Amino acid sequence: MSRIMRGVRSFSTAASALLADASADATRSARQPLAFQIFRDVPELRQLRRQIIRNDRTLGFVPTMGALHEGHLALIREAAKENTDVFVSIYVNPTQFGVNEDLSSYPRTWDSDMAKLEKLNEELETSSAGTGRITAIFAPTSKVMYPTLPPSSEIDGHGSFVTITPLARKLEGVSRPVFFRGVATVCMKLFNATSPDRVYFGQKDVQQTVIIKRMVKDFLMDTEVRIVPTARECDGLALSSRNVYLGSRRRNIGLTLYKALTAGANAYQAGKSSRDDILGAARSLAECVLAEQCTLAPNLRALYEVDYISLADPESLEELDCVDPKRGAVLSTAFKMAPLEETNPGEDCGLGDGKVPVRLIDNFILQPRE
Ligand SMILES: Nc1ncnc2c1ncn2[C@@H]1O[C@H](COP(=O)(O)OP(=O)(O)OP(=O)(O)O)[C@@H](O)[C@H]1O
Ligand SMILES: CC(C)(CO)[C@@H](O)C(=O)[O-]
Ligand code: BAL
Repeated sequence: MSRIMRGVRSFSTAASALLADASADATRSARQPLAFQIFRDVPELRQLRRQIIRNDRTLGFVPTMGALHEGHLALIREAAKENTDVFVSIYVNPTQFGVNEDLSSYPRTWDSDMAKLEKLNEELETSSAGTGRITAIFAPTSKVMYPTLPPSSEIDGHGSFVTITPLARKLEGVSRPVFFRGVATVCMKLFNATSPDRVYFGQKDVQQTVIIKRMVKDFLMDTEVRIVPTARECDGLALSSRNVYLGSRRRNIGLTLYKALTAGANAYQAGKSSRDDILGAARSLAECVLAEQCTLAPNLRALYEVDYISLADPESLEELDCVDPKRGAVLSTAFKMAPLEETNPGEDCGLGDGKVPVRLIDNFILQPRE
């Protein structure tokens, strides 16, 4: 069976063998032909990778946790512009979730993910802008990704881990202490499995981009890190796989995150550079909306906790008292949207009926002035 065929191939024949160990979180169904191959293990994927090198082709790699949306597709489009082949990984990595985090409720939407990727490949096929296409999906099992020990989500758990400190301890790392150890570890493994010429990450997860760039630099890894702008809804809300849990009430109030960042960025655009001015504008907007919500009845309001609003150096993520005009800054924030206290009949409460707390993050880059 040839695994290096680039054309459309039958999902129900060849791929079914590859998917023999499909896990519950990725229930595959025999369906339409796919224009890419699906790999569950590393050796076959490497075989395809070697073929790409032999043919003087280039590889762009897009790591994801599935539940694909336009933000993910934007990364893939960018990868297809710059490479002949694009590999996309879909793996909900357990080691980046702490013991009390949302690993079990993280959305898993294999069939619709495959449909979106097929459709995107059709678009890439006909597009004049891009040269490349998705040629492989890597959807490994945890046994493949963590062959020696079952993965640990404990902060002092055993395992072979990549740690990037102090970056990993800041911002998201305060609330999610094992998060970036898990991200760096799984990305190291994914990069080792795919040997990509270029890797693509979204600006939405800004700290992740800084940590991956640092990892690639410090471990002398032979790949280029590309960052793709944040894809947003029309009103500004950053697309995120977790948004499906919000429902309309929390989604509307969740937009405060974006509005707070906009207020801070406007202060910077107006010529302010100090922490007090920039963060003051962002914080007062977030506080004002929350105060308004608190006056409403429990069946009408959506409450949140602001985990942080940060003004930090773009590379070190050290907090700044004042933006250096030569370096600019990252203005970032995380909100924890609380579960709805009371719901109304017929209300759109999102997946999980409004009971799932949702962590939202977003950021703006304040560009250098000089
Ligand atoms: N709105 C977005 N715009 C651009 N890139 C995005 C966006 N959302 C996610 N990405 C990027 O897609 C890649 C995979 O992210 P992931 O699968 O975790 O999705 P996600 O939407 O970030 O999920 P969640 O926000 O629930 O963690 C990451 O590089 C991430 O930064
Ligand atoms: C990079 C990543 C796929 C690693 O699991 C994840 O952190 C994500 O989806 O942003
Ligand atoms: N998008 C980053 C993955 C996570 O929050 O777990």
